[in-house]
Amino acid sequence: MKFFNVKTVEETFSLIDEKISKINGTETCPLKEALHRVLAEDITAKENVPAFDRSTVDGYAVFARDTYGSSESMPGFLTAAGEVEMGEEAVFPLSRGNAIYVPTGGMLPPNSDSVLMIEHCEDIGGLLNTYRQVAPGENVIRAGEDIKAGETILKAGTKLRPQEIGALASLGVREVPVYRKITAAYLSTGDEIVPYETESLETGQVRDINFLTVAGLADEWGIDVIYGGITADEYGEFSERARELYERADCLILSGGSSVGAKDYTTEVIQSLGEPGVFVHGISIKPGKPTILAVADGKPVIGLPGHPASAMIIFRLFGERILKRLKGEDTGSRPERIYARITKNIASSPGRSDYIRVRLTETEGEWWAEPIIGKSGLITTLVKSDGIVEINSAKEGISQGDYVPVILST
Ligand SMILES: Nc1nc2c(c(=O)[nH]1)N[C@H]1C(S)=C(S)[C@@H](COP(=O)(O)OP(=O)(O)OC[C@H]3O[C@@H](n4cnc5c(N)ncnc54)[C@H](O)[C@@H]3O)O[C@H]1N2
Ligand code: MOO
Repeated sequence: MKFFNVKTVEETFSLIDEKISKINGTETCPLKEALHRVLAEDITAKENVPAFDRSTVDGYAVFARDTYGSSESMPGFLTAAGEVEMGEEAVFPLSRGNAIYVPTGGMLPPNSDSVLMIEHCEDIGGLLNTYRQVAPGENVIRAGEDIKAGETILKAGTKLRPQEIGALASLGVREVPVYRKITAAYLSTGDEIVPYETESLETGQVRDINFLTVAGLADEWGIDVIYGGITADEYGEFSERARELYERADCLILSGGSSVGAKDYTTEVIQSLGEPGVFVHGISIKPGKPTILAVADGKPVIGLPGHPASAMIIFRLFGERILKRLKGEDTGSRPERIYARITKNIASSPGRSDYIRVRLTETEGEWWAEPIIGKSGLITTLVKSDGIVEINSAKEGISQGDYVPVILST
């Protein structure tokens, strides 16, 4: 009899970390095309950002101690001694008792240590009445306060989000060293599966959902997907198509045929692709127990369970980790999650990790997670949900009102 030798979710993650290493190959990419790419080298700042002391407000550059004691009822007095033009160097140093107008973002005159907002003073014919006191450094960004010259601002393995791209732009970096882009090939299996464009179905046929859900997730992770079509449950055709796709891509994703039925050839096909082959077949998880993970001659192969909700949840949990490692991305952080309170008691078996689809609602400032009950063959259970709640294997379930981690759908 066939059976699964199941691994826990935690064991599966450790096996992925042990077996999957980053692809070879780096390239230089123009900064404006580098979104979601992974840095292949540390980036060290060659200059300070900002390059000069700047005002964060529209106001008057002052010596802070010249404003001490100023208030609405007891204004102080300074001499308005000119202004700094935006984008120009502030050449004239500030003298005691004087104030120089500086626009937001403008350069601070030498000697000045703070800026008094225009709302808090009044220029009456060159005499500046000050209605507030400021502290040294108030309303000022110092040269190098954002980034210091010589500092390593980003480490190899960092995925470039818009904010990292912005920091690199501030330094004038025009191109970045990144790992080359990876390509995954995808193949659906099943005699009943037909292209999603099929207009009218014959009895027993099912449109291919998993290709588009998998390709959609991969796209969000910055990975190109080659669509390999659909193969029948026939070993010869299946293994030939799988090998051809495996050779064209950095990673192969198969959907369906992962279980232990008579026509489930996925394991055999994967084993034929290369050594060492399958390292996980069966995870103590619901949904997605029959998942297959393998490495064939250095390339990862992912065998997703056919049920559409299982395929998506498994790909989100383990596929993302595999592809990120392959991309050279640092996988130290876990998927983005928030805490919410569960609206119902949910039982689960200890030793198995359960992932419950939930819809999030906000009531009186708190997030509540309402389970969307339905079989893993139903794609709309994911359409109705905002995320999945993880009940880890140590738990026997969760009780109404418990705070639970929700992995958000992206
Ligand atoms: N005796 C057992 N049977 C099953 C077990 C088990 O442990 N013992 N596990 C069940 C679980 S859990 C799942 S999940 C499924 C996984 O099955 P397979 O990976 O072998 O997938 P298929 O049998 O090919 O398909 C399952 C189901 O999903 C539909 N499907 C498949 N591919 C697609 C696609 N690309 N788009 C849309 N729908 C798809 C397919 O038509 C089937 O209905 O095994 C259970 N069985
Ligand atoms: O993954 Mo299976 O979906 O638990 O039915």
